[in-house]
Amino acid sequence: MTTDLGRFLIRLDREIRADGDWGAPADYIPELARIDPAQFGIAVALADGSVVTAGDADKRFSIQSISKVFSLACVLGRIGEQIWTRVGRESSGARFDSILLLEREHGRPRNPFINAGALVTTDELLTGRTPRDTLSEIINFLRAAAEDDDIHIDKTVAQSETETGWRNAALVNYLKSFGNLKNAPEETLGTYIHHCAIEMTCVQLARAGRAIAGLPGAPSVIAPAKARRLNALMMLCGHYDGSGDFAFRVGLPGKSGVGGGILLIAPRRASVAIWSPGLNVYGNSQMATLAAERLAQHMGWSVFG
Ligand SMILES: NC(=O)CC[C@H](N)C(=O)O
Repeated sequence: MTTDLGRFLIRLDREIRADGDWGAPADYIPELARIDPAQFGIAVALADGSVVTAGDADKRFSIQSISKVFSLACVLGRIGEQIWTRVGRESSGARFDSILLLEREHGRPRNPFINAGALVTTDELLTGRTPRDTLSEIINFLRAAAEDDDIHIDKTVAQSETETGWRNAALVNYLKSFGNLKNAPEETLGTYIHHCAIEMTCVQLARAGRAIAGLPGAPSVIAPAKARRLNALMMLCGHYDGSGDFAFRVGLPGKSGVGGGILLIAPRRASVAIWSPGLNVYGNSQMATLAAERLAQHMGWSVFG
């Protein structure tokens, strides 16, 4: 199976590069806007412990919103179900940084993967500790999950978003005005921006997702019942207003980031990380989505049987 998959990934890498319809990198974070969109990497961590790769699988990229899965995992580990008093768990059908939605819902974000929702989970994690300790908790979770200590924050990306992240500044202040923020807006925002700026390779990210996929031998960083919840949320909310399209085309839970990464989970079978920095209209990676669709189809992986 590994050999067939290895051959398939090499073919996929070639097809994606030949296709060339890369999309455009995120333009609202200057450091990300500079990245060449014509890049592609994929890593598949399998139940037998092996990791099969192709393309730029060892190149570091900004995981951005994929970090929201791991910050939520930390919050679920810390306070469990209580988080749902502050944030919902429904698909948003709106842009990831929508202010309108937050106003309509009186400051309770629709789900933990849109920006407003992730600001709330970050705020919860920050409560009673410093931003530095909060970031250490998230990074240590990732390092333990990937069994790799070489995972860090890209300070240049964090700085770049700090200088231009006006919408998130608006959202965090808006949350405060509704009484759904425990800490100072700038502290919560700064912590959020820094965990979004964690950089990882596809290999590291695929390995970090093994516990969420419930793969045998994965480090036990999250209880299986909580991992199931993360999968449900990734399926319904992981790609913002493109979540329905992603579920329809791929049939697996996934989480995207504006750095162009996607973490894709085939429960009990594989944890997959795909990266290509050009985005589609929803702010999800254009070519990583296509690759996810082709991989799921080739392997017959779907949560729908
Ligand atoms: N969709 C994303 O990856 C967004 C994350 C980015 N840090 C932001 O807050 O805008």
